[in-house]
Amino acid sequence: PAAPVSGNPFTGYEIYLSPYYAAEVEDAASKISDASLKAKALKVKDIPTFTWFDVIAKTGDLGKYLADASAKGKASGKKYLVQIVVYDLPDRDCAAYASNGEFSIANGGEANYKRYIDQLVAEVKKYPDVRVIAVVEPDSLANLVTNLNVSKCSGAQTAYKNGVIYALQQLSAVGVYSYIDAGHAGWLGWSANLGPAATLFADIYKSSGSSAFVKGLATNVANYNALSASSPDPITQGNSNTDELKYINALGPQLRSAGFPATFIVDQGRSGVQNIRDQWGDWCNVKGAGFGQRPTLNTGSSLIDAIVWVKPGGECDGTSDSSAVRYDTHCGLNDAHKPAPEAGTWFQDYFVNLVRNANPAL
Ligand SMILES: O=[N+]([O-])c1ccc(O[C@@H]2O[C@H](CO)[C@@H](O[C@@H]3O[C@H](CO)[C@@H](O[C@@H]4O[C@H](CO)[C@@H](O)[C@H](O)[C@H]4O)[C@H](O)[C@H]3O)[C@H](O)[C@H]2O)cc1
Ligand SMILES: [Mg+2]
Repeated sequence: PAAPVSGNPFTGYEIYLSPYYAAEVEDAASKISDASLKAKALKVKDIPTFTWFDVIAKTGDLGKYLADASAKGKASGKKYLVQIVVYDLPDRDCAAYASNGEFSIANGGEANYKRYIDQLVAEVKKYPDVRVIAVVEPDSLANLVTNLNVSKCSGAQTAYKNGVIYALQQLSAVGVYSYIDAGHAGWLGWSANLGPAATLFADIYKSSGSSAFVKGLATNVANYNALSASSPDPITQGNSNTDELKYINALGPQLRSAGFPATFIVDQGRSGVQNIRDQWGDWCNVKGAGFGQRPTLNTGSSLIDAIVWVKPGGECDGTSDSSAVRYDTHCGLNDAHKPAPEAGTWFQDYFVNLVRNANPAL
């Protein structure tokens, strides 16, 4: 593939709109009777989000999106990029229950994961004219920083590290630009966690070959933090990194001095409203959230390549049905919107509220 760009991989590219999410939004809007709310909802169709490849069965869809983006590029003379989330590690979401995945380490999960990566890579190879940007394995390495006391996480440590390294190597070999997931300010931003996080991310970067296609880290994926808060949310008490910009400004230099010249992308898809959580560890379907800052390259920071929407607003974080196999108590908390369907499935009432509470307004 072409040599990696040294600068911002988003520059000069049109971001492909996921037909999967557009269809979800179209269907959601059709169920909204209030005319002005419906009109606002339909605007979300035109906002680029990341497409989550959360099961191996979806890897074929990547080829469809790339073919479509390639055709649009040829027809328009524009260069297109497709935004994906790689999200299928064995024993996935090891410290929680809501997003447990299809592969288990005990049942050949590490080999299955390699097959999953190989299938994504095979699709990318077919369309060298389309740029691909990947967020790699939300929550995985962050769990290795703070949750090795959870037996499922300590048991998954080797599989997570080897899996992420394999993913980075294979994706870089076909020219995919990767941003490794780095949790958020309320997870790894605490002073006790920051150093160990920087060490782990730098180690993984170097172990995977320090490819220039591995651009850096993605923060606040599927979370609600402000990029830059006008005043600290009370839940941040005790953590000087009260927003994502502070977290990034603290983490970036530590990574650079550890040999990882990382830049960042920041999820703002559900960050429009602050002061909505009882505590910072509350992550599931938080009530009162709104669509946040629109995706842009005008980030205000030389460390931040792009503000992005990674978690597609409206797709659920986890079921509130306490009898469900994947029920996580965080989805039953006072600040969690209930009743909620299974993780990844459409949560209509939540989507309508994201539209209502959008800041900036839709
Ligand atoms: O006062 N002090 O000095 C002090 C010092 C340290 C303290 O400890 C810190 O407390 C933090 C919470 O405040 C913890 O952060 C939470 O960790 C959870 C995982 O364990 C994350 O959950 C994930 O969230 C993802 C979406 O983001 C979901 O996709 C995923 O399914 C889900 O599992 C929460 O976001 C994240 O906010 C830290 O671990 C913990 O170390 C606390 C106080
Ligand atoms: Mg999740």
